[in-house]
Amino acid sequence: MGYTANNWNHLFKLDPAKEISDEHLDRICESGTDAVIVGGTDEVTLDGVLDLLSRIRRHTVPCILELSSMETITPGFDYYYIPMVLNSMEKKWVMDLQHQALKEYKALMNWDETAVEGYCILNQEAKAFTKTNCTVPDEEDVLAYAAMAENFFHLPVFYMEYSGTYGDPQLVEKVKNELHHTKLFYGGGIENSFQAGEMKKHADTIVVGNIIYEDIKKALKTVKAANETNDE
Ligand SMILES: CC(C)=CCC/C(C)=C/CC/C(C)=C/CC/C(C)=C/CC/C(C)=C/CC/C(C)=C/CC/C(C)=C/COP(=O)(O)OP(=O)(O)O
Ligand SMILES: O=P(O)(O)OC[C@@H](O)CO
Ligand SMILES: [Mg+2]
Repeated sequence: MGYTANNWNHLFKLDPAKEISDEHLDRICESGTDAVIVGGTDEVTLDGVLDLLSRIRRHTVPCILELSSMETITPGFDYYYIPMVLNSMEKKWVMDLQHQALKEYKALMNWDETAVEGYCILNQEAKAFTKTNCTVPDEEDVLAYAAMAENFFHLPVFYMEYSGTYGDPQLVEKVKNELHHTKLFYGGGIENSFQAGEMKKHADTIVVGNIIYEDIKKALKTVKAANETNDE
């Protein structure tokens, strides 16, 4: 596994389709977060991605591009995250787009800076759930997807994605107990220190997105909470 940055507690995810002021961006980059992800589901353009990249590059924080389309593949990031949506009903979102992209970019890729994420999308209201034609997984399904991510595909990351809503900490704990090598990412609806700590108790890494655009002060507090909470 070439994925070197695997001891991260906290990540911020910035959406290139949303506006953020320089002041807020600076505070995110200097917050003590382990890295900043650039990624989103809808209306993500190359211009939007490059704008964020150049602004984040004024800081030393590592910068990751999470790919959601062929159009936004671009050099210059420290790491690349490539989603596979395990609970999609269409093979396109599990491996066909990735296969297509590899035909074009394989020769340019550095696997040491690339991590494939096995996504399980649990919020049926999330844009990514609809876009990738997911089914709602029950507990048994989620645990089986986690086992599949680790033992079939040997993925570096299993991502419990509740984008836009706060998830179920007990399920996160159960999934964590299923994983021994694959890192568990939790993302969705984290809005305060308590929630950051509650999810970080079980997940290896928490990802904080939307609250950045709603309440920057609350967003910034999640960093300390994530770093003060030890895995159980
Ligand atoms: C020199 C050079 C060009 C270097 C780069 C080489 C490189 C790294 C090449 C990449 C090769 C490769 C295999 C690329 C894959 C490309 C691809 C199209 C993959 C498909 C990914 C996929 C399945 C996307 C589906 C949607 C999804 C899961 C998105 C993840 C992000 C997400 C869920 C964001 C949350 O959404 P948000 O918009 O915030 O939601 P809300 O608005 O509701 O909050
Ligand atoms: O935007 P929120 O709901 O914080 O979710 C974070 C991240 O998991 C989105 O991909
Ligand atoms: Mg979002």
